[in-house]
Amino acid sequence: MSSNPSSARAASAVPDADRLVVGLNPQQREAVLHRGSPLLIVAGAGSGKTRVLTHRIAHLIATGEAWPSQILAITFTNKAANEMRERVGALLGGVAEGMWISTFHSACVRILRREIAELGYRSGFTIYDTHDSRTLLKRIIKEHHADADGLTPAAAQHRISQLKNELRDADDLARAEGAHSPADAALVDVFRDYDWALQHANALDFDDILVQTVHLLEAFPEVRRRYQRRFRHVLVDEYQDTNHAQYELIRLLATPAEEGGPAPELTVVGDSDQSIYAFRGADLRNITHFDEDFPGTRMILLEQNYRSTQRILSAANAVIGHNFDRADKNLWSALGDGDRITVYAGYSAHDEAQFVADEIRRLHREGLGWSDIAVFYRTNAQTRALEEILVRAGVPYRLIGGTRFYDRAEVKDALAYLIAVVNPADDLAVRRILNVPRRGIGPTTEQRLVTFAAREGIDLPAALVRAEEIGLGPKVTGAMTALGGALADARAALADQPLDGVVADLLDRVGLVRALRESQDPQDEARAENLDELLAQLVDYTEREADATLADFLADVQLTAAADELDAGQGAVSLMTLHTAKGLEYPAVFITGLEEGLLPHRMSLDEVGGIAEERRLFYVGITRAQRHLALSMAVSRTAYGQTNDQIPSRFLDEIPEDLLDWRQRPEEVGGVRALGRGGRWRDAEDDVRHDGRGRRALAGGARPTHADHPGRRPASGHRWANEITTADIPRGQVADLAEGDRIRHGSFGEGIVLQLTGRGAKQVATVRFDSGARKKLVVAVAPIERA
Ligand SMILES: Nc1ncnc2c1ncn2[C@@H]1O[C@H](COP(=O)(O)OP(=O)(O)OP(=O)(O)O)[C@@H](O)[C@H]1O
Ligand SMILES: [Mg+2]
Repeated sequence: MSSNPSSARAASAVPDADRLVVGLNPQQREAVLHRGSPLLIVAGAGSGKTRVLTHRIAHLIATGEAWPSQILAITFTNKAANEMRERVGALLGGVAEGMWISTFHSACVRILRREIAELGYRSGFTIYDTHDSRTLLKRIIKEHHADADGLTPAAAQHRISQLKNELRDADDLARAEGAHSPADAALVDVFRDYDWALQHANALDFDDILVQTVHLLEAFPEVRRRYQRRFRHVLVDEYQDTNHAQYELIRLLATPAEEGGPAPELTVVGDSDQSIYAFRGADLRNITHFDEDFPGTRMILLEQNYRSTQRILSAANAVIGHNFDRADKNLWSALGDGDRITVYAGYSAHDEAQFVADEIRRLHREGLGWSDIAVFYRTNAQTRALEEILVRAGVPYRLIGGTRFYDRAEVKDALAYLIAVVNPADDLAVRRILNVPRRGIGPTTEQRLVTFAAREGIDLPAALVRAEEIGLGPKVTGAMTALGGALADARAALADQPLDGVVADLLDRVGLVRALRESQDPQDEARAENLDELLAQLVDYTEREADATLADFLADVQLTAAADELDAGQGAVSLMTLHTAKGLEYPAVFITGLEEGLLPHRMSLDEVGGIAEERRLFYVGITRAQRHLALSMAVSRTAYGQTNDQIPSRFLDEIPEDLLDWRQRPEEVGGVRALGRGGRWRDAEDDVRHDGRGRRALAGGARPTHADHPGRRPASGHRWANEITTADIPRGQVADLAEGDRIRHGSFGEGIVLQLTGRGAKQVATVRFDSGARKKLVVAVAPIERA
C-alpha cells in the first residue's frame, strides 16, 4: 500500500476513512479496501457497484493514499459523472476538486487538449458531432460518386465508426480480406478522404477522440508514462459496455509501459446482463477476459440488491433468465415483496399514454414527487403521444437526451461562429455561417471563395479578409470582408479580453441575434432566446472554470451535446430511452411500448444475438425501479403514417403471471393475447440460434458472425422470430388442416396449403396464395378459414 502523498496527512486522515465503510456489506467493504492488484467487481443491477466505486474513491482520498488529482474515474454519461463527483464530495465533507470523474470522451479530450500537437493537430481543434460528420461524408461520397456503388452516408458513417472503435483505419480496411465488393472499395476511398478532410479541418469526430488518444499513448511512451505517473487509481463504471478502443485506452494506462514502471491501480465494475451497446462495438469479452488481460485480478461478487422490492427483482431475474448460457446470479432483496407489477394494454398509443398519465397522477397524489417518476421507451418516436397527453394532464416532465439544445439550428449557427474564430481551418463551420444571416453569399460565390483559398493555401476566414482579390461584385465583397474582419477581431480580442464579452460582441456585430429579433416569424423570438441562453451558459462556464478558453467551452458543449442531457431537475417526470436509463434509479418506473417490433425492436430480429441484447435492455429498464413498476403497450400503433396491429412483446410472457397485475389485457381491446408460458416465442431452439453471440462470448470463445450461420434457416417446425407478421394475429383456428387444402386468409386472399410442419401451437403451414405470394403461417393464430 502506498503512503503517498504524505504519510502525516495519511495518519491523521485514517479515522475519518473508517467512516466510509460503515453500512457496507462485507463484499462491498472488501471492494472498497482492496489494494495492490487489479479489481473486478461483477454483480447484478442495484447491488451497489457504483456506490462501491464512489466510496472507494472517497476512501483513497480520505486515507491520503491519493490526491483528488490522482484519481481517474470513468462513467458512462456526464450525468453519472456529475452525480459521482457530488457524492464523493459529500462523503468527504466538501467538494473534492481536481478529480477526473468523467466519461471516456471527456477524459480523452482533456488529454488531447494538452497533447494533441504531438499528433500534428493544432490547438483549438473542433469536435464534429454525428451530424457534422454526416454532412462531411455526404460531400465526400458525392465527390467520389460512391453513391453509385450503393454507399449511403448513413451506412458509411456506421461502418467507419465501427472500424474506428476497433482501432482500424482505411488502410486496414483495404488490406482486409473480403473487402472487394464495389461498395467496400468505395468505402476505403471515402474513409481515407474523410479522415484526411477531418485532419485538414483540424477536427476530430467522436470516435477519433478515443482513437487519437490511444494512438497518442501508444506512439509516445513518454506521454503515456506521464499519465501513468499522474494517476494512481483508474476506476471504470459500466465496464461491460466498453468497446475495443476504450479497452485499449484502459490497458495502456493501467499496465506499465515497461517492467516495473509506474502504473495506476485499476478497478472496474460491471454486469454482463446490462451490456446494451453491442451495436456500438461494446465487447463483453472485456469483462469475461478481464483476469487474463490483467493478471492477478481479485474478483468480487455482490449479490444483495438494495434498490428494488422483491417482486420487481423476481421479474427482472425471470426475464434475464431467458438469455442463454449466462452466469447465473443470485440477486435478492431485503426490501420486502412490494407491489405487483402493473400491466396495461391500451387500444392505441394515446390510450397507453393516458394510462401512464393517470398512473403518474395517482402516484403523485399518494405522495411521490414528480421527479421520483420516470417513463422509458425504446425509440424516441414514442415520445409524441406521451408528451401530448402529459401536457394535457398537467404533468410536468422533461425529456432527457431528446432533442438537444445544442442541436438547434440557431445554436449551431452561433457555435459555428465561435468555431470559426477558434479553429479557422474548420471549413464546415465557416461555410455554415457564410450566409447566416443572409449577406448575399450564394453557392457560386462560396465556391469561388473556396477555390481562392485553396489556390492561395489559406483558410477561409483569411480568404474572406482578402475578398477583394477574388473579383466579385462590390456589395458581396464588402459583406465578405466585414465577416472576415469580425472573425479576425474576435480572435485577436480573445488574447486579452473576457470570453463572454468577446462572444457577445461577435454575435452582435455579425447581426445574428438582430436578424432573429427583427424577423416576422414568431419562432424566431424563441430562437433569439436560445442564443441568450447560450450566452448565459458561457458566462456560467467562465465563472465555473478558471482560465477557461473558448476552445474548452466548445469542447465541453460538444461533449454534453453528444451524450446525455442535463438533469430533469426538481419537480418533473423524466422521459428517456431505455439506453439512457442505464445506471439510474427511480421510485416509480414506467416502461412503455412492450410490443413485438418495438421491444424487442424490429432491427434486432435479424441480428445474431439481437434478441438477447433487447432482453438485456428490458432488464436494465426493470431494474431501475425501486418500488413501482408499470409495463404498457398499445394493440395498435401508428408509425410513418401507417396504423399497425401490434403483438404483445415476448418479454411480457417471460414474467411469471403471479407477479403481474393486469389492468387491461390486450384481448379486452381487440388485440392479441399475451401468449403466456408455452406460447410460440418460447422456443429454446430459437434462443440458442438467436443468441449465439452472447453465449459464445460468455463461454470465452470468439464471437460468431453472420458468416458463421450460412443460410441460417430454422429447422422444420420452427420459425425465426422475425417471421412473425401481423398476419399472425389470431382470428380463428382451422382444425385438422391438411396439405392440399384450400384456405382463405384475412389479408392475402385464397390459397393452397403446400406443406405442414410441426404440431399444435407450433404447426406451420406453407401456403401458396392465388396472388402468387408464398407465406408461412402459424396455423393456430393465422386469420384463416377453409375456402
Ligand atoms: N450497503 C448498502 N446499504 C444501503 N444502500 C445501499 C448499499 N449498497 C447500495 N445501496 C443503494 O442501492 C442502490 C443501488 O446501488 P448502485 O446504484 O450503486 O447499484 P449498481 O450496482 O451500480 O446498479 P446498476 O447495475 O443499476 O448500475 C443505491 O440507491 C445505493 O445507494
Ligand atoms: Mg451503477
